[in-house]
Amino acid sequence: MTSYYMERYLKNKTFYKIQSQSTIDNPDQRIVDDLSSFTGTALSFSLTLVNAAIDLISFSNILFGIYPPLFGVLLAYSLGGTALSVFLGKGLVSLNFLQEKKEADFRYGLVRVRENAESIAFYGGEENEMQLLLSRFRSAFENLNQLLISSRNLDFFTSGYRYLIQILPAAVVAPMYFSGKIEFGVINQSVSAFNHILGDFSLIVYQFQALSAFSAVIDRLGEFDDVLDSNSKRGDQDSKEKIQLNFCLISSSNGLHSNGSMPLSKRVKLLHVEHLTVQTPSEATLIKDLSFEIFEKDHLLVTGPSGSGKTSLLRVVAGLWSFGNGAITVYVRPRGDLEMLHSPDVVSQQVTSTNETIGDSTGRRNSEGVIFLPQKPYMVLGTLRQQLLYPTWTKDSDNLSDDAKQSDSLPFLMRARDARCVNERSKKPTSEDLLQVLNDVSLGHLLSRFDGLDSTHEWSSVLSLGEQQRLAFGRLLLSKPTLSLLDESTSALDEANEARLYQLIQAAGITYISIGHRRTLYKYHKKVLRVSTADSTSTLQNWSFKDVEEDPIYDFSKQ
Ligand SMILES: Nc1ncnc2c1ncn2[C@@H]1O[C@H](COP(=O)(O)OP(=O)(O)OP(=O)(O)O)[C@@H](O)[C@H]1O
Repeated sequence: MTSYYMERYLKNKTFYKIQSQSTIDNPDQRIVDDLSSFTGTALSFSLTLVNAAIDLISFSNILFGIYPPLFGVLLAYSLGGTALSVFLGKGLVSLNFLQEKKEADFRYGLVRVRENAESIAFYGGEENEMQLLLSRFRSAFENLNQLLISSRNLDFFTSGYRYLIQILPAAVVAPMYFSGKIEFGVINQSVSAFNHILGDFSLIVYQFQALSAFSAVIDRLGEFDDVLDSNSKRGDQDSKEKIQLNFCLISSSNGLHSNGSMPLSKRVKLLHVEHLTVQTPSEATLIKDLSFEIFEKDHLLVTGPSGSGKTSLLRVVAGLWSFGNGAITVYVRPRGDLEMLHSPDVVSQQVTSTNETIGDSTGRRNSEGVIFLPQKPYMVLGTLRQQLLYPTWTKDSDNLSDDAKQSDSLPFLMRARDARCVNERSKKPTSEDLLQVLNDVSLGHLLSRFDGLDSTHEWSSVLSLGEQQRLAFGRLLLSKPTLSLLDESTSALDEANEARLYQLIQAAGITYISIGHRRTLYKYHKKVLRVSTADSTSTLQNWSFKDVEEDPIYDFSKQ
C-alpha cells in the first residue's frame, strides 16, 4: 500500500499540487502513520471478527440449550449497550482525526526548523520558533485532553456495562439448580457461555475507542485517496478550459531534399506558444495573449518586474500550472540525438511533429530533454555522484545491483523502481565524465574537500548557494537537454562564473530560456521577452518579444 500510495502521490505532480494549493494537510503522515495503523488495525479487527463468529457459534448452542430466554436478554442488553456507547463516543472520531492532524503539524514544524536551521539561526528566530512549536504542541495537547476526557467517560460506561450483568446468568439459573432441574456444574457453564456471548455481541462496545481511531484513519486516508484520484482524472476532464501543453517528437529523418541535403531556411523549432494567458490559482491574470516561437539556439531572456509572472510562465511550460488558456507545444527529440543534431549536415533539419503521446508530462519532460533549473537548486539526499546524476539517472549502478538483490525478498517494493530503471537511458556518465563536468563548472575542489564522488553529506548545508547553482549547471551539462529553463539560476554567481556557465551550455548545444534581472545576461541571449505587471482593467497585451539588439537595455548591457 505504501508503494501504491507513493506512486500516485508522485505521479502527475500531485505532490506539487497538494503542497502549492494546500489541498490536504500532512500527506507524508498519511503515507507513513495512517497506512501503518490502517493495515495493522484492519488485520487485528478481521481476526477479532473471525474469533467472535466462531465463539458465538460454539457458545450459543450451550446457552440456548440451558435457558433460551437468557439468550434473548443478552441480545437486547448488548444492542442497548452498543447504541449507548455509539451515542456517548460519537465525538471520539473527530477528536482522533484532529489528534492525528495536530501531531503531524507539530512534527512538521520541527522538521522545518531542521530544514531551515541556517536561516533561523541567522535571523536569531529561536524565540519565534519556540512559540510557534509550543502553540502547535499545545493545540495537540489540548485536543488530547479532550480525547482523554471522552475516553474516560466512555470507559466508565463500558466498565459498568461489563460488570452489571455478571449476576444475571447465576440469578436466572440458580433457582433451576435449587429446584433440582439442573446440576451445579451447569451454573458455571452458563456463566461462562454467557460471558463469551456477551463479549461477542459487545464487540463495538468493548472496541469502541480503537474503532473510533480506526474510523479517523479511514477518513484521513479516504480524503487523501480522493485527492489523488481527482488529480489523475482532472487532467483529462478539464482539458478544454486549461492551457494545452503538448509534447511533439522531432523527427530527424524528415525534411531532407531528395539529394539528402537540408533546406537551410528551415530551423529546428523547440517551443511554440500560442495565445497563452497565464493565471494564478486564484485566477488573477499575469500574462495576456502571449504568442512566440523559439527555434534552436534562439536563447530567450525573460525579464520584467518582480511578481509580473516570469516564473509562472516557466511553471506553465514545465507543466506545473495550467491555469489560464492557450497552447504550448514543446518539441523534443529522443535522448542521444543531440550530438547528431549538431553535426553541420543535420542542423537545418525540418521539424515535424508526430503529436505522439510520450508518457506523462514529467516523464516526457525529463526523459525527452526539457530541464528546469530553479533559483534555489534542489540537493537530493545522497552522494555527490547522485547530485550530478539527478534527475536524469535515478541511481548509481552499485545501488542498482544491491536493489536487485533485495528485490528477491521484497518484489512488491521494487515494482515502481524497476519500471523507472527500464526507462533509464543507457548512456550513463562514467566517473571520468562526472569529474570533467565538476572541473568545467569550477567545482573540482569539492572532490578533495569531501572525499570523492561517493561521499554523502547534507549538500544543501555544506555547499554555498553559488556552488549549488554551479552543481545544477553540471547536471545540465551531463543530461544535455534539448531545452533548458533557467529561473535566475546564476543569481548567486559572480559575473565571471556566470559567463563561464553560459558559454559552457552554449557550447554543449543546449537552447535555454532564462529569467533574470541582470543586464549582464543580455549578451548570452538572442531574444528578449519583456513582461510587465498585468493591469486587471485593461485587455491589452502586457509583453513584448523582440531580438535582443532591439531592446533598449541591450546597449547599456554592453557598456
Ligand atoms: N500558488 C500561488 N497562488 C496564488 N498566487 C501565486 C502563487 N504563486 C505565485 N503567485 C503570484 O503570482 C504572481 C507571479 O509570481 P511569479 O513567481 O511568477 O513572479 P516573478 O515574475 O517570477 O517574480 P520574481 O521576479 O520576484 O521571482 C505573484 O504576484 C505571486 O504572488
